[in-house]
Amino acid sequence: MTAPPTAVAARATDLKKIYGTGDTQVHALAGVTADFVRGEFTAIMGPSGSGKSTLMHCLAGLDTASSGSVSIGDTDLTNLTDKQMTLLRRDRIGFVFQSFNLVPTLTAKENITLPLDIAGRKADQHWFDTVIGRLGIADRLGHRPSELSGGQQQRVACARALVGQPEIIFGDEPTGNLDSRSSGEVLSILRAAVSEFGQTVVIVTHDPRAASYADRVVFLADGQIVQELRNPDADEIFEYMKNLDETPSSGGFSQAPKEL
Ligand SMILES: Nc1ncnc2c1ncn2[C@@H]1O[C@H](COP(=O)(O)OP(=O)(O)OP(=O)(O)O)[C@@H](O)[C@H]1O
Repeated sequence: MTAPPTAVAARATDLKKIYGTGDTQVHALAGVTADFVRGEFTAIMGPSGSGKSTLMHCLAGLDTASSGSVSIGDTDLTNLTDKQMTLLRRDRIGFVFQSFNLVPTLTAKENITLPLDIAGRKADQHWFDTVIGRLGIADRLGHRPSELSGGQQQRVACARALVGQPEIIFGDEPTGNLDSRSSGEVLSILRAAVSEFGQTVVIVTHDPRAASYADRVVFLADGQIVQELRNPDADEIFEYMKNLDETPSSGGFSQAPKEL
């Protein structure tokens, strides 16, 4: 059953994505329908090659599907021009990537406010201070990315995503390059953004522990949603992944880090 439109931050409807033609054709998404409700933290999991990144990229307007539709809030992305898509990504979506994607020549503070600066918007100072305080990076704002640890860089990337108060934040393996302590910090921040500030977060992850921070875990196999779990613990997620991995048609569960 689908939720009423106002409650939905992002929606995929019968989304299909086909790469290549003829014998080399790959059905990366084979008809995915899913709602991502406002104020919820969702993790997308599945074996390597199951379509997780493709789904997220289509949802976030970074890629277009072969058929089906995606909407962010009430906006259907299907017929947007490139320019409208760019503005939508800039103004309504926050991104946290595995590789941090910070601009090396800018300070942490400049990186955090960059999307707002480009949009000609000013950061709400109270909200900026709240985010920075919560992330514990107040004393790092003048540093460049090369002067920060991986965990600190990812916290800066989280701050960049949060400061503009986007409708939805997408994370593609946001903890894929972090040690377990920094992973825990970043996941706690995303969790708090949802629980305390009503944010909507969707991440792709291979890590059952990371997925256990989510309210809902959606499992993909062969380009289709095969299961959803609510508030699962890491053991339950691990067990389910193991079963999926042992399904002959799946491509195998890879722990390899994935670059965007
Ligand atoms: N640009 C592309 N051209 C051709 N095939 C592609 C392309 N991108 C992805 N695919 C294929 O589509 C399928 C889904 O890929 P996708 O990257 O979405 O999977 P994933 O679940 O994110 O995998 P991983 O966990 O390894 O990152 C795979 O079979 C992949 O080889």
